[in-house]
Amino acid sequence: MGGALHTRSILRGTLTPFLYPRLLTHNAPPVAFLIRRRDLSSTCARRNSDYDEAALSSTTNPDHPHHEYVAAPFIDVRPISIAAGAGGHGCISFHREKFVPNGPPNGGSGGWGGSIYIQAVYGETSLHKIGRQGVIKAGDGRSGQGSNIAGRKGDDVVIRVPVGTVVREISRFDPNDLEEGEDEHGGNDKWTHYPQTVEANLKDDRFQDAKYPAHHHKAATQLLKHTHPTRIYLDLEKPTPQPILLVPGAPGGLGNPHFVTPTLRSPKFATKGNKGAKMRLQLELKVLADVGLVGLPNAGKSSFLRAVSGRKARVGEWAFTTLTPNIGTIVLQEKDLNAPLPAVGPDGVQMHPRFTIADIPGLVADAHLNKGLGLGFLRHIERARVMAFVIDLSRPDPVADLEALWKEVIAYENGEDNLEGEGMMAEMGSGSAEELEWDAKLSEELAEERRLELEEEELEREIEREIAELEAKELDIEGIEDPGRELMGESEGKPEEMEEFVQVEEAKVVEPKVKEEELVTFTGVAQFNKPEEDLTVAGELTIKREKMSTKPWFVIANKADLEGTEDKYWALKKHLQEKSAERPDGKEIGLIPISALREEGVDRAVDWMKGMLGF
Ligand SMILES: Nc1nc2c(ncn2[C@@H]2O[C@H](COP(=O)(O)OP(=O)(O)OP(=O)(O)O)[C@@H](O)[C@H]2O)c(=O)[nH]1
Ligand SMILES: [Mg+2]
Repeated sequence: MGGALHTRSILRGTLTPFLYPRLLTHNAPPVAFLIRRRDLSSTCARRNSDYDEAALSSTTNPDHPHHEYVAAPFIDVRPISIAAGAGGHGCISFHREKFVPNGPPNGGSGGWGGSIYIQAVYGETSLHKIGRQGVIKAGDGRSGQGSNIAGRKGDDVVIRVPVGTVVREISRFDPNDLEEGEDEHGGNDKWTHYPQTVEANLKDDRFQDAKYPAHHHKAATQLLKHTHPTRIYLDLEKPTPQPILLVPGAPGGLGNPHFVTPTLRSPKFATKGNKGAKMRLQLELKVLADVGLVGLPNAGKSSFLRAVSGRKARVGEWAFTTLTPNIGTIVLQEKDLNAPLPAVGPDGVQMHPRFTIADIPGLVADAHLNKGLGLGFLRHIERARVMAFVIDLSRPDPVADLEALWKEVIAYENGEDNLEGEGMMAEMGSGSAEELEWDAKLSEELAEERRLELEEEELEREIEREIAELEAKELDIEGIEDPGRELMGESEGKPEEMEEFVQVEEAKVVEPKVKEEELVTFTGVAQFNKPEEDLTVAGELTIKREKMSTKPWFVIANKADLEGTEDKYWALKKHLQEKSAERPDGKEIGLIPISALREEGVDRAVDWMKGMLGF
């Protein structure tokens, strides 16, 4: 016989002070779970459990709070910046062979920059890995080469996030969407010239008449607008079989053969590759659970989850044992269901209906004033279909505890979850200290990246200058139609403008606490290296909010095994009956006494959940 079952049957023998017998007496007020007429010994989840007595005892030792479970840091809100790869430049080169002085142009086109995708997968459990990468940038395309060799495409990036992640776009900056006039010549900064020909080219009508291939260079911008015409809002509730495109890589420049005309057989110019679009996103991991456990620290939420699911949630005698949410899964068996099990799934596996329970860190009174761990974790309950309040009957006043918890839930619902009154935006990260710090880091990183780029460009230019000088000494460049040397990439020109991320400066909730949604407006500045070119950007963001106070809820009264808890149970019962009477439908609020420690009554709590979820 399995250890768990054995322990269980022994525990069943030692009845708790009031848990079973008194509930059946005549003068007791009607008790919620009796209405359900369940076989008290039925169990729907424990049989799957790989309950381990040794693990429990080792983790209840306060001297070793972190003995068994060293969890990965759980990060559930994460602002990130993503940047698509830049396109490589078109190459200016000419075919060269002995005795063929005027070879045709053969400069290859630059490769496309890499794109950034997102994919929700099972297996990932937190967003912390994404944060480690800081700014996520796809690879740049390589410049084209002579002999019509196209530049290599930049590497794509797929950001893998856990199922349950919500992706919100905060801002986007597409450098290729800001410019005008590119349908014509497009401005000289879009072109790259053969060494020492820039002056000649600028005077040459054939260069000035050359049409900038806007359809090609705008392709990524159009794709982005087509894919995400409005601000991205992805609710990745299910795994995504295919990665979803966030920003496409920028097009590469076209090589000089593209600009051959009847009057210009040897164009000494090509187009530059485009810069990649950038985007600022907010990733938020909402744990998807059907039932959320809400309780004060030490109420026994984790113990309950342990008792009903195989999940080895950490249990401790100290407050805030649970620092990150735990999710337990209850797999329902045929005998737990009124209906037969659904047919065998497409993969030939029998799908058992199941539901999940989220155990979150404890809430304390005034959590909305930043006490305890704050209210942030309630976002995991926000999506739960049912709220189960876990109340510790051994505390002096369980009724007051329940009311304190409700007060916090309402405070969260009203967006009062921080002292500064920043409400929702603080949660989104904008404007918070962490965000500002992050912004500073981002600017630093971008500046450093840019510095390295400039250094590299300067080096390239130096090499080109040296080569050109050498050539000029030997040959009269002016007179030679085909210098016969393959050069790639840009060779002339001033350092390019440095564009920076759009910084959100101000964001405020316009329609606070409206039923389902909140409208947030924001303004920010897209900074360039010339302050006069800074752009002010503004936009709107709709945030969906679910009302928590309208969710179905019930109460689990824990630690009923302890002496002196019975009176408090009845006081709670009475309180809930009064509350039920105030309801429009008068429906009774469930109250289930349990002992999570002894695993008594826990199956009825699960049964109650099942009923509320409609199984
Ligand atoms: N006597 C008794 N003790 C219990 C019972 N359930 C839990 N405990 C004890 O209460 C303490 C807290 O239990 P946890 O399950 O860690 O409580 P929690 O609500 O998850 O606490 P936080 O994670 O800190 O919010 C532990 O020492 C448990 O052994 C119970 O039914 N009876
Ligand atoms: Mg806990």
